[in-house]
Amino acid sequence: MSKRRPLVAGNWKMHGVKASVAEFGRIAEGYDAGLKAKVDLLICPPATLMSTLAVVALGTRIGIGGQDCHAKPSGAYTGDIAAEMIADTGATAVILGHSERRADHGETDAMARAKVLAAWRAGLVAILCVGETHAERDEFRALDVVRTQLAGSLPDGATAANVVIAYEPVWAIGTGRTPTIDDIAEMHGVLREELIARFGDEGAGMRLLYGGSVKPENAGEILHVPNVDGALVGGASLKAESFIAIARAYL
Ligand SMILES: O=C[C@H](O)COP(=O)(O)O
Repeated sequence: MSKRRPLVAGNWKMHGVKASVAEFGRIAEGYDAGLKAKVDLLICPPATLMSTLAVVALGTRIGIGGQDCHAKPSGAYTGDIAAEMIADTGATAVILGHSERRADHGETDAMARAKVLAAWRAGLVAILCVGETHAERDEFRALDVVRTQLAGSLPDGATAANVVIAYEPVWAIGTGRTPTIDDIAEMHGVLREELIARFGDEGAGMRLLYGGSVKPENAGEILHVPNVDGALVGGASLKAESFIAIARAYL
């Protein structure tokens, strides 16, 4: 039995307005005692909803997280949000290095690394994303690309408590396509080896999430792959019914 407690995290991306608080309420309703005994839940709403949901989430045992942060604690950075501000809302985690940030905002491994340090400075758990493009997989470079991303974006000082790694193949995000179970097992096995080589027992205890078109229909299979300790869910986290159905794969 793994001592790693599973985590199912929902990334709402740029979806959600005040009315979405009701959907969060339905997620909380679905998080029954049986699920609470087996799996952690986290919702990462848009920044505009973080404070509200952090209050609504009190007593539900559902964590709230951000989707990105700036590396600096404050300053003249219009439109950006500091890790300290995320922590100030009551959130406890932040997604960093997501492929949409890397592709749309030119984020490099070095930038993701600086943001992970910022998250730790603010006392947040960093959910660090890595993953290859389709071209990189076709060229049989997926393992190397992901190893390089991990090495470049995960700082020394990572522990089982302050970091979660999310493997998200870019080509599987929002496409309905997923890698084979063997490919997921291989990648998560490689990530685990890298983490143990670098961090020893802490690396053995770090949670490794799979992300990319996770749905109720495939969760049962994916979430039971060795070294898959949960999921980072995009589209299917927007509806309580599908998000809870994914988490129920652990029952
Ligand atoms: O952060 C979440 C991922 O990008 C997965 O998104 P998706 O479940 O819509 O494919």
